Amino acid sequence: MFVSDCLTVNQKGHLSIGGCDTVELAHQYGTPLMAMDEDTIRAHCRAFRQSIDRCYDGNGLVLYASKAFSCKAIYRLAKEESLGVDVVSGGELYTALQAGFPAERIYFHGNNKTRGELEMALDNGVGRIVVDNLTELQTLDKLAGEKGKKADILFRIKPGIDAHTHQFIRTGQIDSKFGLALENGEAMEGVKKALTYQNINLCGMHCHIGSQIHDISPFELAGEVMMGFLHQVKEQTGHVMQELNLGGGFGVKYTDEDHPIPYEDYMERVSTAVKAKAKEYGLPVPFILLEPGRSIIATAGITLYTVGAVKEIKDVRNYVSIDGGMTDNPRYALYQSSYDILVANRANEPKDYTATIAGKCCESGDLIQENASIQKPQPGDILAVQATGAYNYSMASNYNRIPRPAVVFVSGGKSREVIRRESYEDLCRNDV
Ligand SMILES: Cc1ncc(COP(=O)(O)O)c(C=O)c1O
Ligand SMILES: N[C@@H](CCCC[NH3+])C(=O)O
Repeated sequence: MFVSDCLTVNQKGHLSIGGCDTVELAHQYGTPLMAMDEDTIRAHCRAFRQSIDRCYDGNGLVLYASKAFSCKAIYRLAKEESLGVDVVSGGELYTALQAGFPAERIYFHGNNKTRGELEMALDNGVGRIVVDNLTELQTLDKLAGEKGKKADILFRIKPGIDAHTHQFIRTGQIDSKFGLALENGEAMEGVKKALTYQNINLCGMHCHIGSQIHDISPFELAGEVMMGFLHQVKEQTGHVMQELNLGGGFGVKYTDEDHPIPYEDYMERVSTAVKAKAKEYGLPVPFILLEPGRSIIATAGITLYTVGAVKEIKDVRNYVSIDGGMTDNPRYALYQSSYDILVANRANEPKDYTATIAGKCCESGDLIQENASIQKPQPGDILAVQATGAYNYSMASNYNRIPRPAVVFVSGGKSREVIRRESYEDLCRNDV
């Protein structure tokens, strides 16, 4: 089973991505290696852009949520595809700006932006700052005043929707750390304050209910609840909000268990609900923003590892150890995530072996998958883990002083490095 059309088996029986033989990629660049199919990423960008244009009559913008995978090359690609971007830290903002991404299409998120980050956003003229809380609002008003600027903001709202996904990636419910709640009046208090602040221009509202969601209903409900809030704001303050950012969170196919929603269906249902509410409340249909991260990039990427020790513990389990692990992919350790895994140099052989894929860290929980079905591996084989484009490299660490892998983009049988492998010197660079 392949999660993406960019994956095939070539005449040598090797897994191929974007027309490149993965075994050759592993030899050329070394392992662990992340390979991402550029054409798939672009196709996802276009699918989102076209459907937002169609469903909202050109009155919307797709922001790539760059927390999923951030580097200069992806910001350049997002720029070429006429997307905006969502950044969530000074580091992501810096990288986007360094890549020449237009500041006015950058939306700056975060539940605890520092003063320095807010200054950076104001100095560079980002499109919108998505304000998370009242402390931030006050700081931003003061900072903008000192700079003689007006900050264009959206408020992050918790719409009170509990999306059915892993508890660590749910964000729309009242006990979430992100945003202002509707239920207890916090959100309305924020709006009223923002409207009195001299240096704040309140442009609209934002919500994001969670990630890896496989059901349209919570998105539809979020659209309706947010339109209801825009209506209340108008009733209570007379202010008509022009923008509504409905976040990201669209689920992707990691394994056969996942049944993602086609973007078109999502867009159709949610836009119908938003437009109906606009009509009911006598409001204009706001400018719509979406923030897909995972759905743009996850299935475009694979990670290649070299198999080391194979440890068969009779009647207990088989361990297949690889030259990476939780340092390049912490998602099993964090969310018990599932992947489809195969031996890339014997991709056409049956998967008749069961193994726990273990990383090389000093950590028993450093696994990529328990009881994975794979081809029987030998030391030196190349193991491929599918759908690792999102929240893998971006969550990578140097635990145990393991260098981060290289990342290559592939397209039409050609590859190019977009992030170099870290060296041991890189690891010591800031040591004093
Ligand atoms: C504010 C915000 N927008 C967008 C995203 C992107 O989510 P996803 O990658 O699930 O599309 C996230 C992450 O969950 C987020 O926190
Ligand atoms: N890091 C998470 C998603 C978090 C989304 C960001 N708010 C994952 O790997 O699934």
